[in-house]
Amino acid sequence: MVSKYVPPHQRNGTAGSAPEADRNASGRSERGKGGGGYPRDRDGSSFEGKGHDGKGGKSENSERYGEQKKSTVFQMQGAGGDWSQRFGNKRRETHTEEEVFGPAKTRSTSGIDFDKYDAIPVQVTGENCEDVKPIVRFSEAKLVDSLFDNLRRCGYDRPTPVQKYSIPIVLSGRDLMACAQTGSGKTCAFMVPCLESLLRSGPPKDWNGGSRARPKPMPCGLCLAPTRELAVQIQEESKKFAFDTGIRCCIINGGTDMREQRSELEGGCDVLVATPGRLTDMFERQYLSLGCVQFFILDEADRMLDMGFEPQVRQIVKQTDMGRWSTVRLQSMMFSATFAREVQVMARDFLNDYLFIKVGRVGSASELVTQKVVYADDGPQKVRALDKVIKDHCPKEGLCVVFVETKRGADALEIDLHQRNVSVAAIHGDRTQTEREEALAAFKSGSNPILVATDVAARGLDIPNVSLVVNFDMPKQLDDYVHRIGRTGRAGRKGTAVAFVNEKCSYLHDLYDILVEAKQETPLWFEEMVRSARRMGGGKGTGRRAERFGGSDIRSTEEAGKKEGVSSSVSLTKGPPRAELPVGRSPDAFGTSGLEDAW
Ligand SMILES: Nc1ncnc2c1ncn2[C@@H]1O[C@H](COP(=O)(O)OP(=O)(O)OP(=O)(O)O)[C@@H](O)[C@H]1O
Repeated sequence: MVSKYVPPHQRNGTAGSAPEADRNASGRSERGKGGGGYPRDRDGSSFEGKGHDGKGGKSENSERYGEQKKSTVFQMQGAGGDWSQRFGNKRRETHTEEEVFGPAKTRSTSGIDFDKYDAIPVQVTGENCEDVKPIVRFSEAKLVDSLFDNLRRCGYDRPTPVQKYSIPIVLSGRDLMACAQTGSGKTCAFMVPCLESLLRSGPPKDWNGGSRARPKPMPCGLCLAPTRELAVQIQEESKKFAFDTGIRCCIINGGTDMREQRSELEGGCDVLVATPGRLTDMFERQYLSLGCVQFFILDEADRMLDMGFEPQVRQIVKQTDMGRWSTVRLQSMMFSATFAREVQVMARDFLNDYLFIKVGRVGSASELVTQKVVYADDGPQKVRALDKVIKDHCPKEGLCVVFVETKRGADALEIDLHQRNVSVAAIHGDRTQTEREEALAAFKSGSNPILVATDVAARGLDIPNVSLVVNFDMPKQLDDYVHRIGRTGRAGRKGTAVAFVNEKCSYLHDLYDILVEAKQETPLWFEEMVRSARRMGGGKGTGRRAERFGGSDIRSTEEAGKKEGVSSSVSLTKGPPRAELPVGRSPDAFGTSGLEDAW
């Protein structure tokens, strides 16, 4: 249903912040009530015993579950066979092709300039990286027919650069950290090889170890996403790739009824997409087991680790039964468009002997996005400026996302625009999940073509018709700027991003670098503002941009530093030359400690 505008003060505003909402929406009181679904007791106890101790180390479950069950489960894994035959009866696809993929005419790839994509430089680093043989066509990956057909149904004729590398890397069994520009097809890059491996190996046999009790949901693939909306999107994409394969993709995310999600899982869950809070919650209630997980994916991994989810991710990795019963090694993957150095350091705890791929200039903006800067003082005139920018840069059928810094700011701007008769919806962390979903639906359908959003919508959301992104308030960090503007110019399409800047922006110099790198025009007033910020000691290039963005595999840098056996690295495509130094810039701003290229 498309949302109807209701001013914030008339809303009941019951939702809390995201993690709170995650908990409240389902209510802990549900615990132990029974009411259908998987019986907690199979043999007098729950499937995993009395549950996970939450303290780290070996959990009580694993001790109790012990060798007896373990041996049964070990026999299950990788037994080959047909996923759709798992429960005796053939599991039929419950949705039609059109329901899953949308009308055929909307699936065309026209507009994607693959030749331009092919020129994007890619670098692979890590042990034996020279063994990586990228695919040029999907057919080279020898995907099972059903998966291959689904790519065709999606309208994917050729793999994007990140897909060319990640598909063979994951299929070869390696862990992976992948940095690729926004909108470059990372979802397919991690989900397709994961599904392919599962399809090749077949479902775990004898799912419930011969017991007559219904088994606890035990996904073989787990993907974590930082926001509920992104999780929904990943699950929707995954369902397309897994269409008619017998593999079932489910979602558990905050703000949604936990009972419904639980019964959904109990209908069979082979690949699970989850937000970290809801997953830990449901795991602690023993609604599912992660013991069979063979693939662990962190999408927008830097966001997840950087923005406070680290303890939850650690808990999921170290303190659950993840992968414990799998006969194959747990394979882990991390994907993002930006990877700060400190996040890479943290990430190493979750990866094993991983390959690192970077596509294009990591952490830089796609050249498909035309970036503009507009000078704007904070104050009422900013809304007038926004009005003008929308009129000038948003085509008739196009959609526009306006990013603001605070939830209150989002509410205020929504009211302001509404009073100017602009059809607008807003999305932020204090809105209920229903309101968030309605706002997105109204935006996607075009009935509210302007979406005012906080950073809750900055990452991962893939809405094809977004032709304009306005940074009404500049984000605090430059990587958020990159992700925000990546909501347009996706999958080869063009878009415009307008930034409202003034002297208060703390990274003017780095912003300037981004514009120059992406071959964008920089107005004279902006160059002067950058220079004067530099003179005043503010807004200057930190020289750490590459570090913040993880412009390179930190292992290579460390090894090079030690000057002993630098980890191997291959540049597989040649990149364009570096940007010229602009007049008035000191060389060190672009020096070795500054921007790093991806090649
Ligand atoms: N090989 C392909 N051919 C055509 N379209 C593709 C291909 N791969 C992905 N796409 C499309 O490109 C769009 C962007 O993909 P996706 O959302 O996975 O990008 P992303 O890299 O994860 O972006 P972000 O960094 O913003 O999360 C989607 O609409 C997807 O359907």
